[in-house]
Amino acid sequence: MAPVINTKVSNGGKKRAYVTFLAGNGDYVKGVVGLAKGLRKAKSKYPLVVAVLPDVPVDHRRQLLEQGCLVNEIQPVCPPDNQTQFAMAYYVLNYSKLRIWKFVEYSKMIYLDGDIQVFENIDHLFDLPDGNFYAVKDCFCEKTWSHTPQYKIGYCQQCPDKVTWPESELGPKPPLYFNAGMFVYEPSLPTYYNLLETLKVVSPTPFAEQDFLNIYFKDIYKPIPPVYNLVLAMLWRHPENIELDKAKVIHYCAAGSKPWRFTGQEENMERKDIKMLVEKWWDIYNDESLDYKNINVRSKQEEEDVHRKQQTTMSQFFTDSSEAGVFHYAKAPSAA
Ligand SMILES: O=c1ccn([C@@H]2O[C@H](COP(=O)(O)OP(=O)(O)O)[C@@H](O)[C@H]2O)c(=O)[nH]1
Ligand SMILES: OC[C@H]1O[C@H](O[C@@H]2[C@@H](O)[C@H](O)[C@@H](O)[C@H](O)[C@@H]2O)[C@H](O)[C@@H](O)[C@H]1O
Ligand SMILES: [Mn+2]
Repeated sequence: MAPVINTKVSNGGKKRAYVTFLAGNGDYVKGVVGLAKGLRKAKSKYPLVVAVLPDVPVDHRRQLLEQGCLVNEIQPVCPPDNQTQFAMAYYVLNYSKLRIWKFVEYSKMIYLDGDIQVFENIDHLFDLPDGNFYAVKDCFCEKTWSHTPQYKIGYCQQCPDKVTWPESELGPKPPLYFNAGMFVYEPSLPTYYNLLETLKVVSPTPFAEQDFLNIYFKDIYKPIPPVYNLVLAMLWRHPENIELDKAKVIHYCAAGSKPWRFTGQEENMERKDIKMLVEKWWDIYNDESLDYKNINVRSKQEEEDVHRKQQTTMSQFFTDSSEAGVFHYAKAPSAA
């Protein structure tokens, strides 16, 4: 039986919120505005906090405030000096994501990259049992992974039986690895300070903070179904693992797939499903009825309908996940 759902917006006085990260004066602000509007369309009952680096211009911060976001300025986090070739040069920026562990006015947060869109309500994830780090498994098949032994032998955790991991040559199979574009976590000052201390002694690697977070949280990482973070490459790398019409969260992380920069020229960007997903993103971004200033107070009945649906979804989530062996959770002790 799934744990009792806590539908209060706060959890014993502490609050819950979505959080994203914005750096620079470029076009990622469009991604964050789109995310804010998507969460509103999905009738999420929690706010979106945006952790902004100091280089985010006032005009971009104004846009975010006008969309009802809570803007928190953070300082950059720099990894130790290194000669690492990051998979993308700008990934060095992403270490600053670690500052979100300092947002301890919140008991639980769901981190979402700015290139993510939420098409269906996922508020029920806030009720996942505390003490774990929840995220979706990544895929090792894109060229961005060509530096790794997995890629070289064609091994991917999405299809672990396709190529057997050669333990005798390469040692133990790599632990489950998550995509750090979306995760459910609990802000904590001790964890925050320990993350920063640990970062000083861990050599940077090509996927920057994503690699680091996978090392740091490997003992409490619990995989959740791909519907909560559909990494686009899965569509052509592991279509057998995907039911696109069931995806609640789409992560526009494949090369050339950022909707606000979409040209359709890059590899796989000519696909019909990609063009449909980019169009779906623009439909929300351009929908003025979703602008914060145009939102009427939602009817009480509508609010209750959304919460009731979350209860069912959460029960179904635990049923699906335990059936799929995705993770086992300690059942809440019975009151009797
Ligand atoms: O110039 C940038 C690059 C990245 N980001 C933020 O960092 C996240 C991670 O980068 P990205 O999503 O591009 O990485 P990917 O998931 O595509 O590998 C983005 O979603 C944004 O939230 C940003 O704000 N400005
Ligand atoms: O800084 C490292 C980034 O690494 C991740 O992106 C990658 C990863 O998903 C690869 O597996 C894909 O092949 C690649 O396309 C994609 O960009 C996160 O999405 C992002 O938030 C951030 O942590
Ligand atoms: Mn991303």
